[in-house]
Amino acid sequence: MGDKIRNTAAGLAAAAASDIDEITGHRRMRRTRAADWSRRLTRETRLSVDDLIWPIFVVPGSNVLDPIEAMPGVNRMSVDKAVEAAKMAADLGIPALATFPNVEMHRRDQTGSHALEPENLINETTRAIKKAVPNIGIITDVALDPFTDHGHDGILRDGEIVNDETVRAIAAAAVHQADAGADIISPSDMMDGRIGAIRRALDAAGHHNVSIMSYATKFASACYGPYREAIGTSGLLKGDKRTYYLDPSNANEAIRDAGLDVEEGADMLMVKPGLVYLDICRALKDTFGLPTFAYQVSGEYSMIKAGEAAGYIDGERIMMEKLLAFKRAGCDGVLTYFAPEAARLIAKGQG
Ligand SMILES: NCC(=O)CCC(=O)O
Repeated sequence: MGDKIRNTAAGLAAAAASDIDEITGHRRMRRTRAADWSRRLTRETRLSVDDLIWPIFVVPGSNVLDPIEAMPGVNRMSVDKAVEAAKMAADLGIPALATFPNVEMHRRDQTGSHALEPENLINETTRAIKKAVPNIGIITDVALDPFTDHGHDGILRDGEIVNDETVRAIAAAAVHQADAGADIISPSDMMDGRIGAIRRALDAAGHHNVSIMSYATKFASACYGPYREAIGTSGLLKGDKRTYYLDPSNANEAIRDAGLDVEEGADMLMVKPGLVYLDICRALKDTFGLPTFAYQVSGEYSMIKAGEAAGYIDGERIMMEKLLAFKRAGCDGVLTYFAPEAARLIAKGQG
């Protein structure tokens, strides 16, 4: 009787297996997923510390670590603290920092003129970090928004952000940034023709080896709110940036715009924000083949931190999964406020 049941059960199991084999044709996707060793062996995409760029915020003063309320765990730092942060980042193996200044309100004006001062905060930061930590890459943002009293990325005249005058200003600011030691100039303003103008200005000043990472496709996104608190522009901005940032609906236009940057001499491209625009990451990589980066922006950071603080999500796992998604979408690296956290996890083998 027992044998009979066993035979019947074995027979049913064999019949079921052969049914499934008939359906799958013996192709079993789960074989390689079955064990940790084979999952590791067949992994297609990996996140490494070499993929991380850490954006940091600098303020005037010394010994300042000023928490940014909307970005838990992120501080505005005075230059001395930024130097300490750069040392820590270098020790973690992070290849590069991207620096963003929050200057005093009395230095902001209609044209962002303080951006053109050789001794301004962003250039002071570059000089100090390059002196103390020469082997970390410095990427400087060359938009005017931290320096304008209206929070726009360009010069405002009669209600319009004027393109060509802005381009001339940021090309001049880029030369000062390169003079201070910036390795990569990263224009985030989305004015037309800025990449070519910056390239010509850098070359004329002898900075042939300074690269340009274009914020090639920067979308008019709702994800920048916490950043505006971080650099002190949220209370200043009148209107919005839709006359110069890309419309979130437009992928073809984004690719055409990035193509102009490539023609004008961009060395690297960036997509911003990141996660909502993974299709653009893939398209830029496949179309141009340049080193391509995603900026996981402040809102993307803060949403993970808020979800974690509320107990709704596992923040660490989501952070790593999202960073990996940029790599899978074709990016060579990610600008992320999580860089130190992610680097520590990767070092522990949890990446
Ligand atoms: N030009 C740099 C940014 O606009 C960053 C935006 C963000 O992190 O939200």
